[in-house]
Amino acid sequence: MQCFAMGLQIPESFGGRYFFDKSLDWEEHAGTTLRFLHYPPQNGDPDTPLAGSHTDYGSITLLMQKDIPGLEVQAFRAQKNAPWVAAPVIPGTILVNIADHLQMWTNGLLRSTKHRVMYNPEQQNRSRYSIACFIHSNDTTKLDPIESPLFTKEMRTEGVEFEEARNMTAGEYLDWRLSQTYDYSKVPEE
Ligand SMILES: O=C(O)CCC(=O)C(=O)O
Ligand SMILES: [Fe+2]
Repeated sequence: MQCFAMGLQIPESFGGRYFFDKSLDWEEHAGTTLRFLHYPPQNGDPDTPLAGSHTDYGSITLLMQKDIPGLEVQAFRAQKNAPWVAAPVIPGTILVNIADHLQMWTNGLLRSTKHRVMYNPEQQNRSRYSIACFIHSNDTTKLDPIESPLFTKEMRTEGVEFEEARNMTAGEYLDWRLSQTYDYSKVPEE
């Protein structure tokens, strides 16, 4: 996150390269999650994604993939029908995805990468394994645009996607996205 803070030229008076550190205090609660994923061998429809198109809910995601490719990212997603681009497995590397907090903090200058996992017919007898570490800021962190000479704080169309979240904290935003993704009201009470 220090690299992002430097790239965004956050003024020294706001913390400069250490800007994000204060909202990554390990003693405070955050939605940071480590997820171990196993996609069993498939012989299904190659056009049906193994994980549907989505953006991640935190600030960045660190993704480790093993052997079997399948991740695709949407390039130039401001365009309609933007193409999907395969993100190959590069041994020994960690893939960094920009997620929703960074899009909101930068008022749309950085885009939360839309991605999905597709079935690879050539690998149909093998499992895909990946590990995703979703980095979230502390629950109390505000998500409105941060101080940077690279963008203004006025609402821009690119940032509008998450307009409803403008005044939310990271913790409220996670609850909101989870409640949209999973309809808890359908879970029968014990
Ligand atoms: O398995 C992968 O490569 C990606 C998984 C993913 O995007 C997610 O769990 O949010
Ligand atoms: Fe994801």
